[in-house]
Amino acid sequence: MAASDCIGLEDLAASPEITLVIRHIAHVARDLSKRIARGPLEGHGATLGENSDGDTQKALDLIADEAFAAALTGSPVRWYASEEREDVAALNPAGALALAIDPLDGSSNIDVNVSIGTIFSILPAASDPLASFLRPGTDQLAAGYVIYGPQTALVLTVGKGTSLHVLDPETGRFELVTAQLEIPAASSEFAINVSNYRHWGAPVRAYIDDCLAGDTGPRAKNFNMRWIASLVAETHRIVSRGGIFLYPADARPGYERGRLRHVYECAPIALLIEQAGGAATDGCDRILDRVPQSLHERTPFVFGTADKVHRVAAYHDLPHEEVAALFGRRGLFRQ
Ligand SMILES: O=P(O)(O)OC[C@H]1O[C@](O)(COP(=O)(O)O)[C@@H](O)[C@@H]1O
Ligand SMILES: [Mg+2]
Ligand SMILES: [Mg+2]
Repeated sequence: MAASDCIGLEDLAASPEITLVIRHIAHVARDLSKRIARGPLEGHGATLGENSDGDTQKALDLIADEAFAAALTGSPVRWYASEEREDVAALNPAGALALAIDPLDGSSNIDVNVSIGTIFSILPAASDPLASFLRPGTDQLAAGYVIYGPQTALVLTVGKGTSLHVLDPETGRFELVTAQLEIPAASSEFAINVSNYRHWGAPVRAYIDDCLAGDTGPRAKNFNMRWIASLVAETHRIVSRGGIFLYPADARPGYERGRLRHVYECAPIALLIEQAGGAATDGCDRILDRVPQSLHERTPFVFGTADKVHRVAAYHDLPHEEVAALFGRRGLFRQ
């Protein structure tokens, strides 16, 4: 099947160049989902080495990166930036677009048959490769992720809402399921890697303490916790049923700015989340307003239902005595 047939994007109202790039991504994702579904039969879970950021690289990380770069060569993508490559690659000197991609997100989950994904961001190409990516997330022309789970789905925005397309394995086509996703407001779920509790700063500890205190604490209600360690899977849960995700900065060496990468993880997820009615910050400030200084730069990341995300920011503004207070005594958020 040709790339042009694997997803119908006629109603997207995007430029022909952007539509073409999304079709190429969907086409590669469709093939990748088959390889991922074969799991150990493909033998791609093996660890190969480390990428420029010191993260473990699996065979499938590199296969995915090469498949996306190959499919987009000669497309309107001029510059290609990937988690798996230290530098920006030049794909087409005449292209008007720049693509940033995490070809396989959550790849530590490949071996254990848990959902993984692909995250991408489409920007206008500048003449300088780095300048194409080191700009605010509000400059993104489109963003999306593919989740490879029980279903393979593409969640997409071109800045006019966020849509959900599910791959029909029978036909090999992504079909539109929801034209406008709305993050549900009512959810009591939070997602954070609590094993890092002792390394967090006081505001994040205070926020999580108050969630854990449940109906005996200042929030006066019980919460549920999730942690899949796969950003795409966490995002998909939040766009489906609400809640909040936090990967804050912490005191471990190398985690001074959290773990997740701004350009090809946080900026595209932030755009998708805002376009679905949610909010995304670095704990305090809006992610989409940040201008990254380098391609693989990390940022603390908090996103989800807007009022929850704004509440986290409010904990950062609390006076020291309030943040440091035992949860039972913290008065400001008592309901
Ligand atoms: O192992 P930790 O510290 O909980 O981090 C998990 C996070 O790291 C990631 O796996 C990073 O993505 P990659 O797998 O692309 O490096 C996220 O998907 C996930 O949210
Ligand atoms: Mg990732
Ligand atoms: Mg990755």
